[in-house]
Amino acid sequence: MPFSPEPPFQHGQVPRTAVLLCNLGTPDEPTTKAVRRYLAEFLSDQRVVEIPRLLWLLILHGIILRFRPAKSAAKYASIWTPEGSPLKVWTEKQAKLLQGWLGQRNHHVKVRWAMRYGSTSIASQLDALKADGVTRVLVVPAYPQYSATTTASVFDAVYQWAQKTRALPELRFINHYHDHPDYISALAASVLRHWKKNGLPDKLVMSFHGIPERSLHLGDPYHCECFKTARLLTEKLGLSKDQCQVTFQSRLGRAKWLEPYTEPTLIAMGKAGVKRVDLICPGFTSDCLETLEEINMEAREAFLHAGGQTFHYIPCLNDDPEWITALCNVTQQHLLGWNTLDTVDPQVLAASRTAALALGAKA
Ligand SMILES: C=CC1=C(C)c2cc3[nH]c(cc4nc(cc5[nH]c(cc1n2)c(C)c5CCC(=O)O)C(CCC(=O)O)=C4C)c(C)c3C=C
Ligand SMILES: [Fe+2]
Ligand SMILES: [Fe+2]
Repeated sequence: MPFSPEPPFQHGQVPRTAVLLCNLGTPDEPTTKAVRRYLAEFLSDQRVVEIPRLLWLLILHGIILRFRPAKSAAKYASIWTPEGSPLKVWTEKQAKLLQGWLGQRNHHVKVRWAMRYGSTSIASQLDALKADGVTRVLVVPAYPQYSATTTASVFDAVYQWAQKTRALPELRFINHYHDHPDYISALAASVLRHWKKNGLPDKLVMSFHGIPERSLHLGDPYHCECFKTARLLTEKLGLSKDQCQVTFQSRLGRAKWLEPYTEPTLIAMGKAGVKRVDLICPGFTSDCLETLEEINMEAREAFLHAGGQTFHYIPCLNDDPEWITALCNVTQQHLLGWNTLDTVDPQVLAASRTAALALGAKA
């Protein structure tokens, strides 16, 4: 498909509609200090850790933020790229591609990306969009499966910004797209590409980020959505039940999280004589610490050490064209009813901004 990074806005017009692609966030640098700052913000979010506040603050500041930042920083250093953290690099690239794809379909929208924790924050991007004359914002979480720990937390950040803002844009939110046919097709295409090159494995493991099991009992739909994604993907690939397995990774703390856990499952497979495992992380749309280090380094090592012979990690969707098409279709569905041809002349925008400032408005 012919591709231009910027949409064909006519006569330098500025679009009134924006799409904000929101991901989790990542440290600015792979250093102890930067990781501590990031973890302090992330793990203070009550959507993420739901244990009584005072007790948690004692554990967080007394134990976790003392020891974890140095350990995590070393892991981040092992996956860092010259352009920065992979999560940020991929999210930025996806936003750029989505802008071009939507532009090809004649949607004059501005696509920006933001991070829930760390930089670039959701509030700062919303401020920047408003300053650019945007009056409608579609919030697109980078998470296909809804969880209160991630998706709802992104929405919280938007609401917190909105509470402090006088002239609000129209706002829309995408909850999830775990069963969207184009997302499933993009996953299937990436698996098939891998199998075409490398042949078939004994098992396909689909590893999702875990959450505390308690969240499931309290009504978080995440667990069900992960299983639905996995079922649709295996159906699309034509796999039988014994050819695949769902697992949950990245457990933190002592509480019970969603099971089965990824690494113990891989060890059991290695011990049981499973020779080759291919592992995909369908819930992560960008490669990041949890896929590149925890899976492709640690989990690989554990499987091979337990007697497994071959471990293939299938990369995240990242900038796969099938995935950008899926993102474009999901986004387009939610833009319906908004006039995405609506633009404003930059000179008119600048004049009205000057007039508002002269009347005492905040910049
Ligand atoms: C403590 C609780 C955590 C919950 C609940 C949780 C849910 C959750 N996370 C993701 C996606 C990502 N998590 C990432 C890193 C990460 N996650 C936690 C903790 C919880 N996550 C921590 C402490 C960390 C930081 C790394 C570390 O110190 O181990 C990442 C990668 C970030 C990066 O910079 O690369 C992603 C992505 C989902 C989807 C999810 C619930 C569904
Ligand atoms: Fe996480
Ligand atoms: Fe991890």
